[in-house]
Amino acid sequence: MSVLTLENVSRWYGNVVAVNGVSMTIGPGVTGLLGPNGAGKSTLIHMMGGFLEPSAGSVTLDGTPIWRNPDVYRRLGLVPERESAYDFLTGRQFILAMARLHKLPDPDAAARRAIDRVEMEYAADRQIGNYSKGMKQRIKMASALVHDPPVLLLDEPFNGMDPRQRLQLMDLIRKMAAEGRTILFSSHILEEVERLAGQIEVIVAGRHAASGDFREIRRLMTDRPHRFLVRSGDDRALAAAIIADGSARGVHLTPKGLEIEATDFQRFTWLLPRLARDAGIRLWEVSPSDESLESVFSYLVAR
Ligand SMILES: Nc1ncnc2c1ncn2[C@@H]1O[C@H](COP(=O)(O)OP(=O)(O)OP(=O)(O)O)[C@@H](O)[C@H]1O
Repeated sequence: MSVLTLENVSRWYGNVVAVNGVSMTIGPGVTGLLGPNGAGKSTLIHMMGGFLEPSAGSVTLDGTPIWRNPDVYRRLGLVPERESAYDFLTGRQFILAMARLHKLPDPDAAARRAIDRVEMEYAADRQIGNYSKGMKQRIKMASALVHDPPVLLLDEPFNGMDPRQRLQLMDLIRKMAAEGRTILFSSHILEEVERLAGQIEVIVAGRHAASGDFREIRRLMTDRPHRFLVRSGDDRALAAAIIADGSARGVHLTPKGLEIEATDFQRFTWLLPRLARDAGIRLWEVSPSDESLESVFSYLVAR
């Protein structure tokens, strides 16, 4: 069993603090590292992959520090976010080169196995530069798998993929997890993480903001106060009805419409049309005014 442990890990670049006092444990199965752009996901993944030294704290695999430890590198595979710089090589040449770098006893057989694993045999002799986004992602995956590591780290693996490629990759990741691997992937899309990850770690502005299964994370994200902008046939009367009902924390009449802060998202969206109907008021528009992922995340960090 392979367990990654981060204890109070920080990483700064000059005076930019990219990761700030993060502690987490990542065990077998699929874990999703969720956070907005710039949250520090790549920095964390690079520290777990042994590519970057933590400025403070410790990152270990089964108790052994990862940084500058080639024995541990053999047990890790990392798929970086950026595209491969080896566009001039064929897929097979690239994977073979990786197998040789790892000094595997039979590089040809290992390369064949890895290419087979990601179902790229049919295109293995074409140049990487001519691959589609999904194919590039799969060949990168093969390069991380060539030494059959028990731990796989994937940085934004679904970026730029079409829905079919996304499903294929999800399938592959699930299969590899079912074999007992410890897999961590980063994403800024909650739905993606929900579909694949048993465990979710949320990172915002370099800090560990939340941890749990998708139900817990979804609940944290929907149980916060929600702001809506509502326009109706009679905003003033609707405001009075909402205040009388007591289902909102704040109601403000503005030139754009009613700004409402609801404490219970589900109850409010159920209740609002009924309140309007009972008061004989026509609803024109109900739009969430703080639904961006950034605001959801900032709510999580502020807790
Ligand atoms: N080499 C570097 N030098 C200086 N600052 C850096 C460097 N790498 C990352 N940063 C900064 O550290 C912070 C975290 O970056 P990081 O790439 O880890 O985030 P991320 O969550 O992976 O975001 P993205 O998905 O956009 O890559 C950002 O503010 C970024 O600008």
